[in-house]
Amino acid sequence: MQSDRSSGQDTILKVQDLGYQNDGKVILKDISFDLKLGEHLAVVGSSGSGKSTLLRLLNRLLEPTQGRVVYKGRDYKETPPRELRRKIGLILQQPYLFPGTVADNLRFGPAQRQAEISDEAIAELLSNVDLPDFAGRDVANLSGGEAQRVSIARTLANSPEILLMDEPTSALDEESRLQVEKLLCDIAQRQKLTFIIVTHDMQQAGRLAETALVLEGGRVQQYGPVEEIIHAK
Ligand SMILES: Nc1ncnc2c1ncn2[C@@H]1O[C@H](COP(=O)(O)OP(=O)(O)OP(=O)(O)O)[C@@H](O)[C@H]1O
Repeated sequence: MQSDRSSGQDTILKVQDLGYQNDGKVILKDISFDLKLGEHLAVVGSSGSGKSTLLRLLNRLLEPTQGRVVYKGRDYKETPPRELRRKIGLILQQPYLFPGTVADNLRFGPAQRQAEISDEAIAELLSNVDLPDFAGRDVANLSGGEAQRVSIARTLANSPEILLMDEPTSALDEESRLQVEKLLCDIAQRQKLTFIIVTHDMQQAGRLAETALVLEGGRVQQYGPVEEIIHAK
């Protein structure tokens, strides 16, 4: 995906020497990178290298044991966790939807903060994920690709400033995977969304991101323009 890294965009997220230990085991150590507004960063690395842990630290589902994260110029701990998780939304590999209709799922996030979302806004969110006329559908009857697109729409209903995605297409078949990828590209360009995507697939990283961070054993092994990292592999 094209981006404009040379135009002096603002840094939205600054990750400084971030680390996480659990029960004396070092899971992540000395992770540092800057995320610019509108940037798309892929986090790649072998299984167990710490990719999911990094995403969980970035929206405070886990608390770092080392370093800090600066979100829009302030330590992210100054933002209440629920608000932070709205602004830094997380999409998981397996979409988790609440029982009910697609519209019920989209209304849930805004309702948590006493905000209402209109039928027109729901229709627009669904059209953004290529699911027009799905508002009244029971989520129990959705395909995996449709469910993942609803979960993307649900996250976008919270108007996040950064989207964190943990292998969002790895549970999908090839056709749905490409559909969701295309959708992410379209939304990112249309809404100038900043995102971090964890993926096992270096080719997918090349299609979706401009920068890549390679984790190995909980440490940064490489960090730079995605094409340089693909060629080095
Ligand atoms: N809360 C925890 N307590 C102890 N160990 C953990 C915890 N969370 C993760 N781990 C371990 O930390 C390491 C990194 O896990 P993580 O899930 O972040 O890796 P990953 O790169 O996302 O892996 P995968 O690609 O298989 O999803 C693994 O060895 C995992 O077993």
